[in-house]
Amino acid sequence: MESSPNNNNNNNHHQADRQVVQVQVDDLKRDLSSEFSPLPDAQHSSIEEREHLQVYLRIRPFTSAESDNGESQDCVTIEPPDTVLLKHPSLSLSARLSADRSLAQTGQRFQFSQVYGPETTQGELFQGTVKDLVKDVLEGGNSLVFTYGVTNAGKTFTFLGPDADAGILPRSLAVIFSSIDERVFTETTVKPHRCHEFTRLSRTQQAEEAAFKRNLFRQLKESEKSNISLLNSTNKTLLEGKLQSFSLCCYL
Ligand SMILES: Nc1ncnc2c1ncn2[C@@H]1O[C@H](COP(=O)(O)OP(=O)(O)OP(=O)(O)O)[C@@H](O)[C@H]1O
Repeated sequence: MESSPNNNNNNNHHQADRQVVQVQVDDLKRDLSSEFSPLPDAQHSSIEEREHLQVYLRIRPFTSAESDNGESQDCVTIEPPDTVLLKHPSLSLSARLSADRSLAQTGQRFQFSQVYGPETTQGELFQGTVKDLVKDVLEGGNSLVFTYGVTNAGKTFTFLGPDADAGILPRSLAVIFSSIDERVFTETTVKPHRCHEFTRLSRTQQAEEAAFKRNLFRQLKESEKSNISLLNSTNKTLLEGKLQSFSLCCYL
C-alpha cells in the first residue's frame, strides 16, 4: 500500500486501522474462561461430539510428474486403519539440521477417524465416508462435508473428480435423486432459502418461478442447438472453481 504522510484522508484511514487493530487485540486479551462454564455431563458430550465429527485423511498417489521427479521420500507411513506416521522428508533441511535427531527419526503419529491410502478408489472413499450421511439426509438429517488441505492435495479430485471417476458430490447427488423417486415434491409452492430454510411462494411468485424455469430450459435448448453450451460452460466453471464443500439438507 502506498503511504502519503500529507494526505489527511490516508491519515484518517491509518488511525481507523489502528483502532480496529486495537479492538481486536483487546478482544484477544479478554479472559473468556468464565464464558465457558463446565458442561453438566462432560463425558457424555465428548462421546457425542466424537460421533458427530468425523475426520478422514486421504493420501493421494503421486502424480506422474512427481514420480518422474523421484519425489518419494518415505515420509508418510499408514498404520491401518486410522493412523499415519509422519517423518521429515529425508532430503529436507529440517531433517538434516534437526536438533532433536530422535524426533526426526521416529516421526510423529496422527490419528483420524480413518486413513485412506493412495490405492483407495473414489467409490470406496464415498462408501466409507459420505454414503451414510446421505442416507441420514434422506431421513431428515443435515450434514456438512468439506475437504481441507494444502494446494494440490487432491481436494477437487475427491470432491468432484473427473467425469469418468466421479467424486463424493456427484455420487451423493446420484444417491439422493435415485432414492427420492415418488417422494419428489412436484408442487412449486415452496422454494429453498439459505441453507436450512424455505419460503412459501405466493401465486404471483409461483408464476414467476415457472416462467424463470421455462426460460432457462428454452435457453438451454437454444444453446444446445447452436452448439454454444453457454449454460454448461458457466456451470462447469462454477464447479471447477473452489467448490470443495457442500451441505446436505433435507427438503424431502
Ligand atoms: N486420489 C487421486 N488419484 C489420482 N490422482 C489424484 C488423486 N487426488 C488428486 N489427484 C491428482 O492430483 C492433482 C492435484 O489434485 P487437485 O487438483 O484435486 O488438488 P486440490 O487440493 O484441489 O488443489 P488446489 O487447492 O490447488 O485447487 C491433480 O492432478 C489430480 O488429478
